[in-house]
Amino acid sequence: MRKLLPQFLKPEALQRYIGIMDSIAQRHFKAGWDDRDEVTVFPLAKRYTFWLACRLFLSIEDPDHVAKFADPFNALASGIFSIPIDLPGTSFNKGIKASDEIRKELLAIIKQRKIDLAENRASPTQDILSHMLLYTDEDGHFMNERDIADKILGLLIGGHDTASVAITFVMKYLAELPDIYNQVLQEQMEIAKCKAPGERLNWDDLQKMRYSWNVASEVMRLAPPLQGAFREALMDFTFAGFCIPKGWKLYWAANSAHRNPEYFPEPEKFDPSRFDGTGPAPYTYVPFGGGPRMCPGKEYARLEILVFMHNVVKRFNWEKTLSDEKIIVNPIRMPAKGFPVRLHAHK
Ligand code: HEM
Repeated sequence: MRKLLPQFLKPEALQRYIGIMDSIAQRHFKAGWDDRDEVTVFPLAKRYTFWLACRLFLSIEDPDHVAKFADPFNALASGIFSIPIDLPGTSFNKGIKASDEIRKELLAIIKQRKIDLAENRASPTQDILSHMLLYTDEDGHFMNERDIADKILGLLIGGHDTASVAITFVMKYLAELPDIYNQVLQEQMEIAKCKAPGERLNWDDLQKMRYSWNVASEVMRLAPPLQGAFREALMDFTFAGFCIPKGWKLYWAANSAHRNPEYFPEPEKFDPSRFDGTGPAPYTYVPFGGGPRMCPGKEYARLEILVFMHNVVKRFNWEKTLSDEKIIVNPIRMPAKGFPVRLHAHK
């Protein structure tokens, strides 16, 4: 998984998907945002990232087919973060059943795609599934169907709540910081003005979204979607005067790393310019982790967040409807009520 995934998710492989992301974003806004006065951001952001994943990983576009995945998928996501008691009715048990259901569906899709590729009804570059099916290792071996199903499942899980939470917090900070919102709007409108009617975003447009990405990066510094992860000590070592024996499990925490005043002066201040130039020192900024197990979906997430930001600021500004909505961590950090906002469409 570690060796293979970056191949499918590296910038060169993802470039051709930007136009598709933009057209799905437009459909998403038409269906869930346009003509509404109020929306709740988190469930809508989840729907957007899930539509994208279904299309870009598997070429599933039919809303009924997407819904067929979405329900068991939510059960699976809850099952992953639950007490592991496998008895009927527990979240864990429902999660296992849901993963069996999704895997069965994925295997059916994989079999059909193999036939479609052989009969030239599917394209080798249409999505990540086609890439995986045609990939051979250095000995010329193809990946087996079960492996591919598990990899796609891993991608769907890895990208499910994380990017939706990042989008939700981007909207929250933009609602609270009108100056920052205005600068994002200006950058995005300059890109929008250069497009012909109906023309989709492309790779060059995304490269121009420097300020917007600095803003999203600063949002993920202050509100990292994942709090951290575990590592195992491979040898005895000493850290800050503590002896850590080989084999111990350690937890690295993004939240405290991101608030270290040595690397982030005035850590509570929202300052996107921290990401200008080469940005923070290595391993001080870790929303996507670091080292060999770093998130393979980082570039994919960057694209989907920027395409979302472009589409939302181009259409609206917004204000919070709850002034004191609590932030919960369970285990992903998110606004307790999903961040309801009042929308104001641009004239
Ligand atoms: C803002 C969005 C995202 C954030 C903040 C995020 C964050 C992370 C973090 C912190 C890890 C653990 C890294 C480590 O242990 O060093 C991780 C792992 C992972 N992420 Fe992401 N992720 C995001 C989006 C995505 C997306 C969109 C995908 C799929 C396309 C994805 C797929 C994965 C996978 C498969 C792993 C496991 C890698 C492994 O265990 O080796 N992530 N992510």
